[in-house]
Amino acid sequence: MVKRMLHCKRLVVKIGTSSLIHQNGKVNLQTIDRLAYTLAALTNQGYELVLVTSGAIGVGMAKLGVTVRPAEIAQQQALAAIGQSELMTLYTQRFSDYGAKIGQLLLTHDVFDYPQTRQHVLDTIDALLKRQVMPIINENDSVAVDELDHRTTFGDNDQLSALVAKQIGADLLVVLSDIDGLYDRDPNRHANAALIPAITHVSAKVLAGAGGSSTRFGTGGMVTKLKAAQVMMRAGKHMVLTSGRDPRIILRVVAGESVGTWFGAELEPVPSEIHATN
Ligand SMILES: Nc1ncnc2c1ncn2[C@@H]1O[C@H](COP(=O)(O)OP(=O)(O)O)[C@@H](O)[C@H]1O
Ligand SMILES: N[C@@H](CCC(=O)OP(=O)(O)O)C(=O)O
Repeated sequence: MVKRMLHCKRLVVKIGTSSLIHQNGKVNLQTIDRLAYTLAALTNQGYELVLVTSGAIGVGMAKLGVTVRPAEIAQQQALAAIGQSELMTLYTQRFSDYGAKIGQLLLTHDVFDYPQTRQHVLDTIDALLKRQVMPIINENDSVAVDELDHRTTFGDNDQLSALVAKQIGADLLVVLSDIDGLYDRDPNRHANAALIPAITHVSAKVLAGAGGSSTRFGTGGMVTKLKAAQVMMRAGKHMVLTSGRDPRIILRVVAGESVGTWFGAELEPVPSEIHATN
């Protein structure tokens, strides 16, 4: 089944830690390179892109050779502080290889709770996009932990990406994960799980089939991805959940191909010239 985006101009792409870090704990340079290539190519085609990236803690662990994620919050925050700058260095190198410019925003939840700070962030994102600079966003892990009431944390980048996408009026959120879509039950635990190619409503049955993360690096699992999808669908927008193994798959998503799981109302095909690719 082929679906096509109508007037798809603004896109948010979210990539999870498990797509950025190999099973052996090393940074997946090929994925970062292909992500930079893809987003730079789409920027040149006129799309406005925002990248929400996880990976600060994972890259920090890789940098220090830490193999087990520490339980202590201060240790995780320290790893995030190390990994975030390393991650941005990698992105800066790869994006500049493709002639693309990037800027970093580290956010906490309370930024969106207050109209004034929310407006400042939205104005910053707008100003970056007007200059054809791609905002790269992560949670500000080194300050965002509030152990008492979690008021300042997003908890995960799936929901952060949906919130950002909604606030900036993005037409589409593409979530790149270690799994190629939503299944009727966790495919890492059930061999006969079946991929759901499209979904217009997150039913109780779908929610019941969604589990947590089964990887060493992922945090949200499918539950937070479904919450993100609900945010987009309630705003009348769309989300695609697909594999981050090769981020060039985003080119197929924006070309209207049916990959992964499409969340949102089904759309009529539109003339191909709107989606010209090169
Ligand atoms: N119904 C489901 N369909 C697909 N994946 C599921 C489902 N329920 C749980 N999962 C788990 O969610 C994982 C993806 O989430 P996560 O590990 O947090 O990845 P990421 O780091 O990309 O955010 C999958 O690897 C899978 O084990
Ligand atoms: N902000 C954290 C990642 C949080 C998160 O949601 O991770 P993931 O489930 O891999 O998308 C970091 O950069 O390590």
